[in-house]
Amino acid sequence: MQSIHRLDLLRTSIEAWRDGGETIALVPTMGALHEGHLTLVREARTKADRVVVSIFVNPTQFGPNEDLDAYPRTMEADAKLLEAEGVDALWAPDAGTMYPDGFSTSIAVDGVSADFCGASRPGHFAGVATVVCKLFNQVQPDIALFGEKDWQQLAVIRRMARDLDLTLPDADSIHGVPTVREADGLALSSRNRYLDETARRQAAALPAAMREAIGKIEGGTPVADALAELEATLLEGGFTRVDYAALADAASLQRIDALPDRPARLLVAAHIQGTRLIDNMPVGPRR
Ligand SMILES: Nc1ncnc2c1ncn2[C@@H]1O[C@H](COP(=O)(O)OP(=O)(O)OP(=O)(O)O)[C@@H](O)[C@H]1O
Ligand SMILES: CC(C)(CO)[C@@H](O)C(=O)[O-]
Ligand code: BAL
Repeated sequence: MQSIHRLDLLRTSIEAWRDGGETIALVPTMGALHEGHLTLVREARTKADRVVVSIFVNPTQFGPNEDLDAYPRTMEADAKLLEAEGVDALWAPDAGTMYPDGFSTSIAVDGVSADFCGASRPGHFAGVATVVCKLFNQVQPDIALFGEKDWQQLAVIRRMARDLDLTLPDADSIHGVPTVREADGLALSSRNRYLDETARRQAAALPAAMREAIGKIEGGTPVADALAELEATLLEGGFTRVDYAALADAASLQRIDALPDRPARLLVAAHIQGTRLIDNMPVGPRR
């Protein structure tokens, strides 16, 4: 595996692969890799000849009081994991490469960005869209893979790619991978490592309460009641704040208060022991 830190060297590798007629998959990450990331990598290997994984802790997607400084940085261990997975290139640019002096551009994706994490983390999705657009331009992949754990992020990136002609409109080139979970149901996340043993055990209440709420909604309980019970369960179970717990149209991310015929999603962000966890699950049609 090549570890690449300079854009000109990345371009040289990309051009050589292209000249050889090979296809390229990109897996963007912020490092601190776990089985969720490695699942994306394994799927990427089945979809393209070459796999590039980027690791960049992107400052512009963190708010002023968020965990940019504390975010785990484990580059050496990450590189070993990626090497073992047969990744072709680790693209690890520094902040100066991504944001050269005078950097003045930002991509705002309206609509899908507005609610949920967009509301509780102002500026977050502009930071994500801008850095992902740059990564796409740098790597020029045939396919890019993202986790469904960050459901709204996936919707924002799909919208941006379609709006800015970054991919062909009908191709599955922004590929979503189902959330990988621990045995107790908690979605794998780099931020889980902030939790002590007690908070980690309590955190499993999040997916459990979500499954319970989905059962109620699918069984006919009014959505508002099921969501209020979900929030109360979390606050009784060790969570200190719920940023949102909502039912939304799975594609447009518009809030809905009753089950539609189209696919819907239950989305939650909640804080435990100072750590903000997010999760989402599909909600089926009313029984
Ligand atoms: N449990 C998971 N299952 C599937 N994909 C995941 C999972 N966790 C992260 N990913 C995906 O990996 C990619 C990189 O995510 P990132 O590096 O931010 O890791 P993370 O674990 O989501 O970290 P964070 O704690 O910042 O949420 C994203 O596309 C993300 O959706
Ligand atoms: C897509 C991403 C790598 C952009 O920094 C990040 O938001 C993430 O890891 O999900
Ligand atoms: N996986 C999403 C990155 C973030 O929370 O900033």
